Amino acid sequence: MASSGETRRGASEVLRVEGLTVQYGALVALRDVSWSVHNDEILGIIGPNGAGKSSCFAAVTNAVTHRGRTFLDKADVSALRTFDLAGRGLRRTFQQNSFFGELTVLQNAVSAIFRDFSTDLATSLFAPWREATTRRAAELAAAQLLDFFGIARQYHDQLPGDIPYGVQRLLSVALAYGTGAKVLLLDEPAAGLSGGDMKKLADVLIGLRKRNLALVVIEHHMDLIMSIADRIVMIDQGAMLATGTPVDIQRDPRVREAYLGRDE
Ligand SMILES: Nc1ncnc2c1ncn2[C@@H]1O[C@H](COP(=O)(O)OP(=O)(O)OP(=O)(O)O)[C@@H](O)[C@H]1O
Repeated sequence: MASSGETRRGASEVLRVEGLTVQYGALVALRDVSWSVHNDEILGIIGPNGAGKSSCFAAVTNAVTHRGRTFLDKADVSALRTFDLAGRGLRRTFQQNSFFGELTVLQNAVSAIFRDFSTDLATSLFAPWREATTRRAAELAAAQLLDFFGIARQYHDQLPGDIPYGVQRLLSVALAYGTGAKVLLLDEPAAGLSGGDMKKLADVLIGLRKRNLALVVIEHHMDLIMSIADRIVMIDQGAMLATGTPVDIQRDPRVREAYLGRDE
């Protein structure tokens, strides 16, 4: 793990966004926001409700009309579709859990793996014998994926709606990760979690960072984000208000003011 502010050997910039601006009709939800994230790094994005954090992810993944540019591994990917960005390893989760409710946890993980190897799947449709082999390999890989995310075997054959909420949150991150990602954008992964579940999530995110991933995490749980993030970007009313290490951010009077309300 790279500690805050430390110069990290071998780290390279994976994702950079420049001047992201999102407008919904007359409302400017995000204004000229720029940041970057390296591999082996967790960047936290914080800000009050309605600050523009989710709009920032929507712009990065080209899921909303916006201005500004996105660079993935130094290549300008601003014009790529969301699906193609995911194919290049830029993936996101949403505030709400998203899985196939009628498939088991393991089947959901298999789907994520097939999604990532969609070309192989298309080929396999024309060769049933190969399909069986591919499916067995995918089931094995899916079980390993779930293991890595700490999702116990007892849950693999259950429907996602029947497993504990904390495990559902981990499943959402696991499915976004699939066969691997370069950058994961996580929108409030700890929403609704507390205590032990939050600790498990923190351990998973730290484990992903150790796998050389770049993580960008929107989070309202300050204890969590301040303890795992290497750097923080604070957004308020659509604009970047402050950026720095968790220690810098916690000391910044503008951040306190934005959260606690402005004194009249
Ligand atoms: N599709 C949309 N159409 C119109 N306005 C929107 C849309 N999505 C978001 N907004 C508005 O844009 C602003 C920023 O919203 P956004 O969801 O990006 O904020 P946020 O920081 O993620 O908030 P929260 O922490 O509550 O999730 C808010 O005023 C919101 O009401």
